[in-house]
Order: sequence, then C-alpha cells, then structure tokens
Amino acid sequence: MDSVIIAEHLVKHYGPVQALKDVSFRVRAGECFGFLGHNGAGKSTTMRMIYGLSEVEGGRLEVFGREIRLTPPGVKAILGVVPQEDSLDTDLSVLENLEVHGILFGSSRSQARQRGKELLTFMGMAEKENSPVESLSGGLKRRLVIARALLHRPRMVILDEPTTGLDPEARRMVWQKLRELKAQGVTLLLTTHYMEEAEQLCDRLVIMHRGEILAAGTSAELIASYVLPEVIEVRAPLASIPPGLADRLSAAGAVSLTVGEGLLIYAHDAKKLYDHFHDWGLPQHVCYLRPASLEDVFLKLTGQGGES
Ligand SMILES: Nc1ncnc2c1ncn2[C@@H]1O[C@H](COP(=O)(O)OP(=O)(O)OP(=O)(O)O)[C@@H](O)[C@H]1O
Repeated sequence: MDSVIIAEHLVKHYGPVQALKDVSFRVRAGECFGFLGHNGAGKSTTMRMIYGLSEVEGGRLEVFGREIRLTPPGVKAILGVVPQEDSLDTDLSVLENLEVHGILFGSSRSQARQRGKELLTFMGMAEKENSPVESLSGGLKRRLVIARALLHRPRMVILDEPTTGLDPEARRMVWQKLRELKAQGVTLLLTTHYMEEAEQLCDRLVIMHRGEILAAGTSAELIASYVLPEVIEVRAPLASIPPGLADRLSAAGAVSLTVGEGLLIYAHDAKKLYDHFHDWGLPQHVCYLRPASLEDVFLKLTGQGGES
C-alpha cells in the first residue's frame, strides 16, 4: 500500500531539550494513524513538522511524495489541520468563520458560503450557522474546527488531540464524524493520550514516550507482542494485600505492577493463579480477570498509566 508519509530518523531539539530522538514511521493512504503518548512525548512536534510549523532538524520526512525540510505550500494545500487550540474568530458567527477561511484558501464568497453550509450539515450542526461562536459548547467548537479544516477538501487531516477536554458524548460524536471522513477515503493522523480513542479510531498507532517511538502496530498486534492475553486486576489498598503474595506471584512466574489503589498481575496462566487467590488470603471479590488492553501495553512500555 502507498505510504503518504515516510518519516525516517527524525530529530528535533528545543535548546537543551531533545523533543524527538530518531523517530521513524510510515502512514498509509486512507488509514487512521495514531500517536499515543503522555504530555511532552513529542507528538505535537511531529505533527508540526508534517504541516510545516516546525523545521526538520535531522532525518528525512516525505509527505505525499515530496521530501521536505519545511512543508512547501503545495503540500500544505492537501493537508487539513485541527490544532490543539481552537483558534476560532469569536467576533464572527459559525458560518462566517468558515466563509473567511474559505476565502483565504482562494474560494469566492458564495463558494465558501456553500461549502461552509455543506460542512456544517456534515458535522451535524447546520442549525447553528448564525450562532455566535462564543455561544457554542466545547464539543460544537471542536466540530466547527474540524469543518474548517475540511473546507479545501484535503486528502489528509491532522488532528492534534481532537477530543481533549470534551465530555464523553461530545467525544463520541467527534469519533463518529472522523469515522465518516475515513470512509470517504481521507487519511487521518491523530495524537491522543486517551487509550480508548486510540483503540476506537486508529488502524495503526505508535506509542511515543520522551521523544521516542517505543512500539508500533495495530492495537491487537501491540497487545499480542507486549503483554499476555489475560490480566488480573486487584482493586484493594496495598496495605490489605497479604504479605506473602509477592513471593507467591514471583514463584508462579507472574509479574505485578502497583497502579494507584491496587495491583495489575500479568501471568501465563492467569486463570489458574486467580483460582489460588482465595487460599492465599486475597478475597476474590476484589480481583478481576480481564483481557489485556492497550492500556496494559502502554503501562508496560512507559511505566505510567494513560487516560481512558
Ligand atoms: N516551542 C518549544 N520550545 C521549547 N520546548 C518545547 C517547545 N515545544 C515543545 N517543547 C518540548 O519538547 C518536548 C515535546 O513536546 P511536544 O509538545 O511535542 O509533546 P506532546 O507529546 O505533543 O505533548 P502535549 O500532549 O503536551 O502536546 C517537551 O519536552 C516540550 O516541553
């Protein structure tokens, strides 16, 4: 399959801070490709390089067949960008925001108005066209910014944390629209620190941490490669866990991680281990056997839980 982005050994410093250390990945046409990582992982820096706000300091970056150091205008025209900050014009109405942006991209006022109306309908907010931007909820503002990024019919849309700060319902609405866009053949590139968002939307993803890519693949591939299929979650204060448990777990070849108010236990035969818990003094009602998730992979690789 065609790669629309080829990144090889990207490096970036901000003064003494190394924001990217040898970052390589490829994005295929028509897929949703995700960058999952905590704050400061280097996700936005990578996005900004792709859309031309940050110069490629070291390595090689090819976007739609053009090798670039600073994204040229020809490439920018086929990218739609949804930045982290909404940057909407609060003096204008919803439709006027789209009109002004469309005109900046070279459309006439009537073309921009018509395309703006089409996109408001697509985003499920046609009835808001005359509303002042300030009156919109966070979720509607996000949908307007996505509509704005689509005005010039880009082949790829880059979304930097598209649902951060939205409530679960607004987040699901944005996800639905992103799925519809992908179904239309638009390539999506997104950054997120929400595990569920990455699992729900991304065909393939990379886990970034402190400027490095720690793992890449589909969610299922990452789970199969990095963690065992089943996990035991113990939801109980550490003080209430029987003192001999750690030794018993390690004798059984299990690995346990302390997470908040509890433990995560990874073992080859988790079910068998779980059946022993009662005899070992751990009440079964605080123990849950569940399939491994992307969160477990993230935790194992970064040593820190993400948000779900
Ligand atoms: N303009 C800048 N000047 C100085 N340091 C920067 C700048 N932009 C990013 N950094 C640093 O580079 C590193 C990577 O930041 P980046 O914003 O790419 O991470 P991120 O994964 O997108 O995080 P976030 O989720 O907070 O946006 C961080 O240590 C950050 O503090």
